[in-house]
Amino acid sequence: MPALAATRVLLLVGDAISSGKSCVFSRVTLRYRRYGRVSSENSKSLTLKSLGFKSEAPRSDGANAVKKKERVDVSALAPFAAQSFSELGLPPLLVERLGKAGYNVPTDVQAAAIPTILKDHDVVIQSYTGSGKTLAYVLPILSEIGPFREDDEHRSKMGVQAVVLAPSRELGMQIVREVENILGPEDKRLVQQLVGGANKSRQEEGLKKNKPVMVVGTPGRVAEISASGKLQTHNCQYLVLDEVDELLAFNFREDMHRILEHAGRRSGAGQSVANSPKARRAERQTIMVSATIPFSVIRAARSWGYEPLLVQAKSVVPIENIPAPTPIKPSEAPTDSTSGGATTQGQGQGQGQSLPPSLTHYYSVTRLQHKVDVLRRCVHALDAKCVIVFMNHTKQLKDTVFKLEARGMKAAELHGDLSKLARSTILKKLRKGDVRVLLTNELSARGLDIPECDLVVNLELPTDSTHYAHRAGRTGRLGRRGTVVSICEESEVFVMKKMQKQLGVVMESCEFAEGKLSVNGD
Ligand SMILES: Nc1ncnc2c1ncn2[C@@H]1O[C@H](COP(=O)(O)OP(=O)(O)OP(=O)(O)O)[C@@H](O)[C@H]1O
Repeated sequence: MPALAATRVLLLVGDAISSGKSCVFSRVTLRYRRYGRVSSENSKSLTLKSLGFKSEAPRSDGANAVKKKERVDVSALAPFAAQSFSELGLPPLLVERLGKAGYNVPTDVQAAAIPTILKDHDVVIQSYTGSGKTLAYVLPILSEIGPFREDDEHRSKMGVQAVVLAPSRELGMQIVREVENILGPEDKRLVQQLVGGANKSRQEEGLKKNKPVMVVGTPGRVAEISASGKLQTHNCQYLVLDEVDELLAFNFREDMHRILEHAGRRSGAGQSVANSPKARRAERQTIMVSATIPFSVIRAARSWGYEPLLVQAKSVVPIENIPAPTPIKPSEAPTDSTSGGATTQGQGQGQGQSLPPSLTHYYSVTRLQHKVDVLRRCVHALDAKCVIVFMNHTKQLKDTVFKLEARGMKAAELHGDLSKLARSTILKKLRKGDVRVLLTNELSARGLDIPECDLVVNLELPTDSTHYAHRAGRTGRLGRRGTVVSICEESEVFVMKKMQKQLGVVMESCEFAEGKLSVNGD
């Protein structure tokens, strides 16, 4: 669904906000005036060279499809081996706050993304699950619009200056918590959550009373409040699409359209071309983020961004140089159940980049009626303390919770039928260890950060390798070890083999007997 649906949305939304040069100059002029860096160069086209990027020597192994002049060495701007946040150009006050919050060394993707965003580029950030992508965009944004600058230039600015969108309430709230943590108790009112399912009037009151500089929400609620006139996004400098491939799916189409149309469309700016979608897009910096970037996102970035860059853990590449995916041979064509495309296809990169290397993958074959029993044996054999089990159907999910509880295992369910409060209470219990096994569906597959999770189980297989990657990524976060076990029927083994190939990871066949995991030989 995501890749195909996203393509459809792009036709509807992307085309309406298509690329062009006339807007580009107003955008460049505006941004560089803001920083006072460029004067006479404003009228020239912005090039990577003019920003200090250098070309890098080509790789002799030919493994990388991107040619010599197309690769970018950002060592001057993005110290990939940065040992501290202060090396990345963040304000000292923010670095101090990060230290207090326990963040001392940037992750690879942060070291690449922070200086690049600070340089005002539109970016697509792609890096594996649990690699710290949230702070990779939150920190450069806060360093511009937050309370961390020593000059007062920006404090006087009114209104929302950053809109962050996430596809689920849980992910939205998680991002808010992360931003609040950085802002600290005195300034946490500067971020406002606008997620669906929560009290709308209270959110509107918060906007009025607290005058936040950043809002984080789900597309439906953000679009709704924006349409009512209670959220002004015209002055917004940053638009972040977290889990962008999901946000471009068909179900978000209308809300996304509205937000993309309005965010950063300064009133009074570019009147002469006011009806041009290009002019409307010109005023904001667009940041797209996901562990899985299908080519439809690359196309969207080209449409909506100005000279956008693809930022990965150790590379920054101009998006215009990323070739379209090569046609897939019929023998390799994905079936309905494995129509993946988990990272940027066409770059010569495997989809393995969407999964952390610290994960171990297994699958265990059994009959349908024995699946719950195998799940129980699997949890015991691996002595897992915090388990997330994915299923596709809510009814079966509820039955499984009942069966596990009946066998003395503390289990709980999390799905869309529950209220926002019930959902957050369950997640709190899981984090505290009051619940050992969480049975859930796709709702929890994206972005959910529960560092304690040491085992992910697919009790029903995901629909494709992209969904596998996000589900699997709930464990093994930020360098921790994690195990992923898929419990499947004999007739589904070919799906496992296909996903294994598409994701570029080893998935071993195993069994659970006498309290132990044993790997089956070939
Ligand atoms: N520099 C850092 N030092 C220590 N911890 C960090 C650092 N950066 C991020 N973290 C922590 O790492 C965890 C994972 O980060 P985050 O949720 O941003 O990952 P992600 O790449 O967005 O994952 P996903 O693709 O699943 O959404 C979080 O608990 C976050 O607080």
